[in-house]
Amino acid sequence: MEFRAKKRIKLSKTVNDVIGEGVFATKPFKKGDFLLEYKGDLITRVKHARQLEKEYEKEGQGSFIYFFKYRDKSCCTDATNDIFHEGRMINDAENGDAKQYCVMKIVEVNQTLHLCTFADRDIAIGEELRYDYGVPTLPWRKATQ
Ligand SMILES: C[S@@+](CC[C@H](N)C(=O)[O-])C[C@H]1O[C@@H](n2cnc3c(N)ncnc32)[C@H](O)[C@@H]1O
Repeated sequence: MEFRAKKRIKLSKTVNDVIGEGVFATKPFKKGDFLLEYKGDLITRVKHARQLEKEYEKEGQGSFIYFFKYRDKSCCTDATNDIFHEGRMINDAENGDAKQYCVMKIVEVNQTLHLCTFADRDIAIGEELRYDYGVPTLPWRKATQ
C-alpha cells in the first residue's frame, strides 16, 4: 500500500546551495492534511542500515535513511533508491521553528509501517515543507538558515 496525494501537489526545487533541494507546496493545505509518504525499503536491522550508510558514503551517493522507533523497536526506512518519491526531499526544521510546517508520523496499515508527513499548520502555496528530523546534534542547527 502507498499513501498517494490525489494529484501532484508538491514540487521539489532548490532552496539554496547549502541545503540543496526542498519540497514546496503547490496548493494550500489545512492543518492535519496528509502531505507525503517517506517511501522506501523498511529495514528492521539497524546494524544493516548503518553498513548501507557507509557503502553509500563510499560510493559518493547521498544517503536517505530515516531512523525511527516503533513500539520500542528501532527500525528505519531507506529511500536512497526511491528517486521518484519526493517524501525523502523534505528538509529539517527544529520543532517550534517558524519553518517547521509539518510532522512525520508512523502509520501502521495491515501490519506495515508507513512514514507519513502531515501539515502541522495551515500551509500556503509556495511555502517549503519541513519537519523536525528529531536529531538535536545536526550540524546545520547551529548555523542561521
Ligand atoms: C533527506 S535530505 C533532504 C533533501 C536535500 N536537501 C537534498 O537536496 O537532497 C537531508 C539533507 O538535506 C540537508 N538539509 C536538510 N535540512 C537542512 C537544514 N535545515 N539546513 C541545512 N541542510 C539541511 C542536509 O544535507 C541533509 O543531510
